[in-house]
Amino acid sequence: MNKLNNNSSFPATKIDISSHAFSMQDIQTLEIFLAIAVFIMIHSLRQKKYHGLPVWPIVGMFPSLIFGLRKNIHEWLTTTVIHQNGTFYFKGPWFSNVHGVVTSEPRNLEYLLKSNFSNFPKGDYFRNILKDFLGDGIFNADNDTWQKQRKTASIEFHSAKFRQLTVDSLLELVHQRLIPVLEEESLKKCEPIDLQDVLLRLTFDNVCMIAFGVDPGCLSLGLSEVPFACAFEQATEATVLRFLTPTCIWKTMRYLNIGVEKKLKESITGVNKFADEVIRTRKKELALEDDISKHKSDLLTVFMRLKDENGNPFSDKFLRDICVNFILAGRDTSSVALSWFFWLLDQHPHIEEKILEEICRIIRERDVGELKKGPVIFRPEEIKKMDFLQAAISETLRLKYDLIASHSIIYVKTSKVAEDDVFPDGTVLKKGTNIIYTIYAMGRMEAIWGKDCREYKPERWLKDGRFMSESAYKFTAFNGGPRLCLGKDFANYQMKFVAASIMYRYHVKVAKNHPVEPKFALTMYLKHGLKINLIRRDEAQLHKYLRVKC
Ligand code: HEM
Repeated sequence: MNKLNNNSSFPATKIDISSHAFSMQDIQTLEIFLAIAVFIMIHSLRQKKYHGLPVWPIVGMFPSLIFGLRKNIHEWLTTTVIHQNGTFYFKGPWFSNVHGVVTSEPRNLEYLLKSNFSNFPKGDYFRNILKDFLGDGIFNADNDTWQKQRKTASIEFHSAKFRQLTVDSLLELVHQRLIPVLEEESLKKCEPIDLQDVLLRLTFDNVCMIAFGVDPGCLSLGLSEVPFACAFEQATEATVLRFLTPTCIWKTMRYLNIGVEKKLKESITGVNKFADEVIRTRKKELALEDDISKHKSDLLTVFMRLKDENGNPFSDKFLRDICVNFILAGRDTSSVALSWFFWLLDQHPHIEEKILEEICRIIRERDVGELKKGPVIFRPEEIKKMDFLQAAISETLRLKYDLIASHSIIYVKTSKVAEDDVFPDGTVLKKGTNIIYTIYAMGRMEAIWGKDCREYKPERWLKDGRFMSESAYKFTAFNGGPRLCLGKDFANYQMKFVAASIMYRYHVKVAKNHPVEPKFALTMYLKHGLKINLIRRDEAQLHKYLRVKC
């Protein structure tokens, strides 16, 4: 040491102190780190053997979930569930409620959604998160409260009057608002527009017309902000954050009225203010009993004319909950699906070509004179005949759709076991277990869709050129059993009508280098929207398909 000190250009005392400190502290620290590393290694190796995902003390499988959330949660969940042959047990932190069986096995889904439906209610976790915003509306209700709304709404959704309302309101929105907005945007040749935003405005206005019987006017030239729509959007986004926040934390924030909970409260107040005003006005209109009010067939009017089990009219709060729930159900589902549809078409030009051929073949059945008369407006019976378009939209939903429903922290749909049970695949379910199923993963399972499951292939839905629907327990985008999406037929009609009306007039080109990734929201939005340029189809191009002489 002395020799070293003598030869060194550094002062001897300094070297002595630092090397002593190094050996004392660092060996201890190293020992601790080494012990932790060995523990982690042994622990993860042991856990992997049983569950596929490491289970840590206190936090359970949460680190793996955080890892998944940082990357692409949909793909992470898909890989995990496939690796586990369709079903696995997810264990969250001990202080949370995030535990449960994750499944993507169609037999289990059929059992849960249909065969033993009554044993799988939505449960408190999901209901508590959504209660402030959705109250006791259909999405958030179980048992009698759900059944009462479902029955009435179901009769209404299948009535001729209501169907006419949906057809008329959509026709008006597409031809008087959507096409003029797109036309204006197409003239600004270089600037791309966000098609997702435009479609969200369209479906928001449309579902408000159906639920409330009023048009908030979100989709209009200039695309200005509408306070009710903004409040609705903010309330939805703030509610979704509760899925990512431990219950005790968001409840404390709500109590103290701070942060995102304060924003949520303010936006819910905005939504309620609008709804209460509509309800007040409608009551006055109905009291007049004039011709206009007699012919109204929106959901609010229908429920206002009914009485509860005691013969009393429904309370304003109950009426508000019903409408808000329907708006949530129909606000972004179809528009987000349509946005992914146009993105997929951009990637698969031969599919766009086939759809255009089909649309023009159907129009060709009209009189030549009629075709030359004015703008083409598709009729319901023509939309019905568009099998290839229906197949391309269903294929989009299979590959690009996911939804947070019921109580869960991830893009999934869940229920809670009411009594001990066993899934058809042998998974034992203790009373109170959360059941989580992932719509996105189910669309990508080789076991369900075959080796080409990741390819966009509308043809898989066609038999002899006709569209064939799939079992609701394999294709779960619209749910199945007694809680099958009430708006399924309407949504399909809406998506086909909008897609055909746009495609007939424009080629939709996704802007160069536009980033595309999913967003963590109630429905699987495109995180950065869908920036597109519209290229007007010229007559020569259309005539190629229409084969008519000008
Ligand atoms: C692409 C479009 C759509 C998709 C993929 C879709 C999907 C779904 C799914 C998965 C559920 C089950 C949610 C749950 O139980 O937690 C559901 C329920 C529901 N949907 Fe849709 N939906 C769409 C469009 C619509 C539209 C446009 C409306 C209304 C105008 C609507 C109305 C409803 C209602 C009322 C429920 C609740 C049914 C109940 O709980 O009994 N949906 N939908």
